[in-house]
Amino acid sequence: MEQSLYEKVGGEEAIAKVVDYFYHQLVLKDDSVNHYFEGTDMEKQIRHQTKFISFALGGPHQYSGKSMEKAHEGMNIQPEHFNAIVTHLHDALTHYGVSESDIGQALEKVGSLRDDIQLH
Ligand code: HEM
Repeated sequence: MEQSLYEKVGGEEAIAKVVDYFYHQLVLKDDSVNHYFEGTDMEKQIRHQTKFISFALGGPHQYSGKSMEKAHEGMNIQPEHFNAIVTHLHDALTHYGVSESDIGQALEKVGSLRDDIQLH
């Protein structure tokens, strides 16, 4: 059987590192999107995002946070913010040595959630 992306990337432990780097080194340093996270508990955010992305990549379903729609309700997220976040995720995966074709597959899955987040 073919390995899931989740397994290929190295499971939840590896994904937790990617997500930590994604927020601390990329998202929170990007002035075009960091204001969205001013009131956010980042420890909780990283925990939830790790579970969520693990599931999106074919790992076990342990995510029990809010739906994408509810989590981003009323935030007035524009397409350029969504694109910035996806680019940061791409760069975080590159940083940890994930191949460009695996990244392409992962981002396709994450990108398919675009319509669940109300963009303005
Ligand atoms: C790539 C698509 C995205 C995915 C998969 C995603 C996923 C998530 C998840 C799983 C949560 C946690 C919900 C919870 O704690 O129950 C969350 C919360 C949040 N997301 Fe996203 N998100 C995405 C795009 C964005 C974008 C584009 C922005 C804004 C630039 C954003 C801003 C936020 C903020 C500020 C919170 C935290 C809200 C709070 O403080 O409780 N997200 N997101």
